Amino acid sequence: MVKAVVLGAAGGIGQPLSLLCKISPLIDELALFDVVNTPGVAADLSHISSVANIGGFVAAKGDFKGEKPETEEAKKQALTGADVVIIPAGVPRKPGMTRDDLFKTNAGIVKDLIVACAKYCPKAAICVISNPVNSTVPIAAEVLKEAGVFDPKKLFGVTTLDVVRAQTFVGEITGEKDPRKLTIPVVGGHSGNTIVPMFSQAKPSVNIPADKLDALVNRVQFGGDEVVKAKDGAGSATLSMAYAGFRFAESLLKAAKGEKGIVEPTFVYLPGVEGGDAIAKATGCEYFSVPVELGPGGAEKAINILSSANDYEKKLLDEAIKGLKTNIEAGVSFVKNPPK
Ligand SMILES: NC(=O)C1=CN([C@@H]2O[C@H](COP(=O)(O)OP(=O)(O)OC[C@H]3O[C@@H](n4cnc5c(N)ncnc54)[C@H](O)[C@@H]3O)[C@@H](O)[C@H]2O)C=CC1
Ligand SMILES: O=C([O-])CC(=O)C(=O)O
Repeated sequence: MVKAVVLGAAGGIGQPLSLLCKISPLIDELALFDVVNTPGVAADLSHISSVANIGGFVAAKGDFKGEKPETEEAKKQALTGADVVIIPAGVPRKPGMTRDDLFKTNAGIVKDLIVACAKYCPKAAICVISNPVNSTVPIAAEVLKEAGVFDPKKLFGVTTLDVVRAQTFVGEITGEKDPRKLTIPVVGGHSGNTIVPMFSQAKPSVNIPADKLDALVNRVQFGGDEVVKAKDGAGSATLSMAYAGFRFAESLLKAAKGEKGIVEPTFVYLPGVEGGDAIAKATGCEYFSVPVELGPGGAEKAINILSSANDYEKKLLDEAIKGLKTNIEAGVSFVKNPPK
């Protein structure tokens, strides 16, 4: 029996992500939680003739702080018994905003939801999609540490959309008809120049013409802005993110079932993952997205490809590290020294 939970399930990402979970043969039970509209989303999905049973759990409308008893009960019902929790709860960007501008609202939302995860499903794998990922993952880790249930092998910042974009955009340049065949590691964090695509480590190797490299790197780093601009006030990437979030969750579930050789870049707490210490020392960052070998216990091994960076990528990494340190510190201190 595998139970998956989507927190923020009625949103732009949450709905298509829940659809993908509902039709996945890897998921037997699916719980949807949001502060609005989950009964409708759940009723709709429940008519699909697939394996997963479905339950919708809604908190009282407008109760964003989770203070009402019925909110707590809904979280409890949704999360109890969860194997994997996927979190796209929180506000998205509008044109002109950075992901860091979302911190003010989303930091508290993620903190509250992780408090509930610590209470009701302390052993679940937790996948954080809510932005700014560079800060919300440290927030989640600190909350889990405070609750005494932090397992760094089970906490993941979802950076898969950066990998998906890198595959797609490289495919457009090289003419690869099935970009999924390209393995392109994207490391660092998940915003602007903290995102570092490492084309030198692509498998099979790819040949990016020198005059196209800067623009390609920039497009991977700022792909999110492209969507925010095109949606013109109606939010940010939702459908491609649902695809990417499901792809990551599916990799976790396959690895949990014993499938070998599954590697996905993801933003993890390095000191808690085998092989991570060396990367933390080299970067000075405790959190970093690197290719991680997944297994039954979650993140089995962090793979250090940073030492293979070429000179161009080393410069990108230096920039990324500067931004990441500030973002990580903001997340840690949000929990350690909560705003009054
Ligand atoms: N990691 C990544 O690569 C990406 C992350 N994102 C982020 O994902 C988040 C969600 O984006 P969208 O789905 O487009 O936003 P949305 O506004 O369409 O949906 C968010 C959902 O979260 C719910 N929500 C708010 N507070 C909640 C709480 N305390 N508990 C449960 N649910 C709550 C809302 O009711 C809403 O249904 C944003 O922060 C966005 O920046 C978006 C794209 C890519
Ligand atoms: O750009 C945004 O705000 C949403 C996001 O994280 C992405 O699309 O990569």
